[in-house]
Amino acid sequence: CGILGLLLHSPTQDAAVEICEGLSLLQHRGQDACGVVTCAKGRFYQCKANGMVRDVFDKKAVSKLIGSMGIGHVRYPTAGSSAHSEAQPFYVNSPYGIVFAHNGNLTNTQDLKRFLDFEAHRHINTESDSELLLNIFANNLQKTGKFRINEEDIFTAIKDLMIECKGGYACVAMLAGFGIIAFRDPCGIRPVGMAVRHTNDGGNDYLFSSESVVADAAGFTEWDDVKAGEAIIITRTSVSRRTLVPNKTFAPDIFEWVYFARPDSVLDGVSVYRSRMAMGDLLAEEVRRVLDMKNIEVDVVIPVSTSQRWKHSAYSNRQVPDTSRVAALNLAQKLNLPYREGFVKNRYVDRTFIMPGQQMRRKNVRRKLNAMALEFSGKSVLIVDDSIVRGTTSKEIIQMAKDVGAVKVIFASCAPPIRYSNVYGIDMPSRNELIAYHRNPSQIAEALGADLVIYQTLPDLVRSVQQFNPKLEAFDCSVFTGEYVTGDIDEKYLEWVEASRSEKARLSAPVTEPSSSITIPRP
Ligand SMILES: O=S(=O)(O)CCN1CCN(CCS(=O)(=O)O)CC1
Repeated sequence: CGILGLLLHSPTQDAAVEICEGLSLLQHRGQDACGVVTCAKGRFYQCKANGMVRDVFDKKAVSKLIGSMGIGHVRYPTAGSSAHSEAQPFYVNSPYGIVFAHNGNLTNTQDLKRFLDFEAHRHINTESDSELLLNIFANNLQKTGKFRINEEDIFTAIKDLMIECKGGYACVAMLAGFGIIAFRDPCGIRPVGMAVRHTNDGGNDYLFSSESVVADAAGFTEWDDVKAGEAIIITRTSVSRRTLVPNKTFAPDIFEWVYFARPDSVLDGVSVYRSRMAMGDLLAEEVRRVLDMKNIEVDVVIPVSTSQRWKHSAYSNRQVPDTSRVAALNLAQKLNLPYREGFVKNRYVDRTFIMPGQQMRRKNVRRKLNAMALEFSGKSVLIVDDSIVRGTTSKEIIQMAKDVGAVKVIFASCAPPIRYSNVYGIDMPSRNELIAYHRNPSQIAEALGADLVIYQTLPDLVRSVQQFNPKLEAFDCSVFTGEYVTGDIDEKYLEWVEASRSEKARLSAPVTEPSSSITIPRP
């Protein structure tokens, strides 16, 4: 998911148009639903629905969203269902009127639900963990019992939330008539940052966003990441920020750089684009090592860009420089091999990877991509993609290459083998649907129909990001290692994740999470 917050200096200016423009630049982070809430004179104005930003927010819808501050969200289906009720931002009237948008996933939702029900008597109406987060925040704010609150009360409420809520979360919130707030989980797993725009009457507009690209496009500067465990409160008259819980391990999710974020964004001081070039450089060394060892020749390097995540984003009118292209070009240059765009993307076909069921996904790949015999026939080709997850798309792509005459197909992945569930907000299938689960690279090659599969090593993947900001000491690499940085994930929880994510479950009602032994620590 993508989150956004905007507070304009001039109270007479409306923020909605810029919030919608910003959301369209975050469209790649969620195409399932989107929503905006603005605030004018203490009242909220809301519009949210399933669909793409450009479809939900037509002129009429935007014109009703008055007010000079607001928040926005684009949603991407994780554990919850994709019904209307899941669209964000969420709203609670008490205390003070709060709206809230969240990117990430909580890993102790069962405990939180029970706490909110039995102790806080707050009814939760959806399966979304974002609604839980909001109600924990509201419940903590309620404890002040004050008629009007200040920054201190908000910091205290968020600090307690960070102790009670486990998992990955980047959030923006807005308090009616007060201001906007952003905060990031104690491990900093999901991204969010802020930027400022100096107005010509000497004031400042402020922006919160999942990615810096929104700031660049809207003329904001001084982009600065919200730190792990930090909260930032912006009102019309003040900006206050504070790290609320001791920095456990700052471990941003490395998948943001592998393919989730936009190449033109900078996350935690690292250009996504530069890191993908480095992934290509480092993967080239691994490819060279393996090809020499197996005495295999390669004639040409060909990238794959299978996803249509970019179709409705600002890139749609030109080729998206997505991971596989950026990395493949560097890899080809490093190996002194020709780089060819042998797969042509049909821009006007629905998104494959969100299609329900494998069959649709399989068939759909061929409608989306076409392999030009010119570049494959009679050749030993090295195909590069950002990662291999289920293997369904990759298998079809390899078959297409063979159908147009490739004599040898080597498949290279910019990411290591994915063997574990992602529990922090990037939607991965359950473990047994991951092609690398219980398989070694040669078994994976066989399953994909490739002559050889070459993976980026984990140290090289980490290096491709860390080299640009040595202050980043750790990343969430749980999908590769099974080590979950929040330290509270056990086998029981992973089984629940599988149950709620397996193909059949995805198409039916959500599954309730097992109650874990953890009880909410009384703050
Ligand atoms: O950045 S983009 O969104 O354009 C590409 C996203 N990327 C494409 C490749 N798939 C794995 C396909 S498969 O190996 O599971 O078949 C992971 C996601």
